[in-house]
Amino acid sequence: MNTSSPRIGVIGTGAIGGFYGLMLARAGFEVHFLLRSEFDAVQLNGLRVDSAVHGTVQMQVRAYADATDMPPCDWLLVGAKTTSNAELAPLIAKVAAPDAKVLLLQNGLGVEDQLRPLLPANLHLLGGLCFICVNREAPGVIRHQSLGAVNLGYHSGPAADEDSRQQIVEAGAALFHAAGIDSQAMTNLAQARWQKLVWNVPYNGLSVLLKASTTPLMTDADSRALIQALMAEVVQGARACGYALPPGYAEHLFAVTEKMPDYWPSMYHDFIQQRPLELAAIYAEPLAQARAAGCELPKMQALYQALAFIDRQTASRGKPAPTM
Ligand SMILES: NC(=O)C1=CN([C@@H]2O[C@H](COP(=O)(O)OP(=O)(O)OC[C@H]3O[C@@H](n4cnc5c(N)ncnc54)[C@H](OP(=O)(O)O)[C@@H]3O)[C@@H](O)[C@H]2O)C=CC1
Ligand SMILES: CC(C)(CO)C(=O)C(=O)O
Repeated sequence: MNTSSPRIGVIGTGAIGGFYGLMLARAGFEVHFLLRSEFDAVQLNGLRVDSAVHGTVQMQVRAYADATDMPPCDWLLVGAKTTSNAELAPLIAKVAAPDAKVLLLQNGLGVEDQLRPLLPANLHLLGGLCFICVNREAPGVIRHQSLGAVNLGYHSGPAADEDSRQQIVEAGAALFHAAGIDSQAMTNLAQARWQKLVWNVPYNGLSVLLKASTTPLMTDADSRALIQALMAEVVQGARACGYALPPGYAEHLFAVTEKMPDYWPSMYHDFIQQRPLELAAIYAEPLAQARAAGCELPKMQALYQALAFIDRQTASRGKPAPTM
């Protein structure tokens, strides 16, 4: 591996992959972007981020429609939705340099556990929790509304001991720092993933179910109460699984959301675009882990069941009607 200037690959160049990849490219890193539906537009016009924090950033980038054309990369940032991980595993393995670090920039729980058996054992697997509001506005154009931090933790791989794991996580955080992005090296990835769920469980699901962005959700007394109750359940689930979240964490996220610009969570964009919802990672897995620890989370379970119905309706619309 090239330690002085690692080569970075972005697998899934959507809102998250496009934003962080472009910021790293702007900082001078060699970044290679794997695209699918937006390849032609990005090949022609490059990537653009319209950011309320960094202004407009536009650059021609190294774009690929086929992973086999990409050079071996030392760091692979996976910016696809968790629902695509299994299909992406062979592509990740192809693009990875020996000893590469694969970083899942995704929400949810259990995503590394699901991908690990599909990756070669020589690859390091890390998780990244992104505290950011970004969405795709047009092909190759990303809107960045606020925040930006990405917190990293080690999941599994050839690192022999805790010190070498932490060194890898700190090297990852240093890449983001060099690109002007706030980033912390976390010692406990599972705990960090539970913490992030305190936001995603209420807002992602309710945005789809109630067809409401954060401002109306934070204005109405009933939706506020529901958000607080769901947040409390996630904290309870985390505790049952052995992760005591910092005191006042849910209240802190609630207060942060009050100050955020009006925001449609990424699950709402998936719903509108008729894409699969990230229900396994954001709802099913935490519910299953909490239940295995003897903890039922009834409001979250009801939200999950309603979303699962919506997700199945969307999937069946994409299929030919059954013959009588
Ligand atoms: N958006 C946000 O503000 C935040 C998102 N997150 C999390 O980050 C993750 C990514 O979300 P987000 O960036 O919003 O998602 P997007 O839908 O914007 O991006 C996903 C990208 O992955 C690409 N992709 C999927 N499958 C493949 C494939 N087989 N080959 C090539 N490209 C592929 C998609 O291509 P195509 O265009 O063809 O579909 C798309 O460009 C999710 O887990 C989300 O929950 C976390 C914090 C904030
Ligand atoms: C909580 C938020 C909006 C920003 O931290 C986010 O990261 C998400 O949409 O998943």
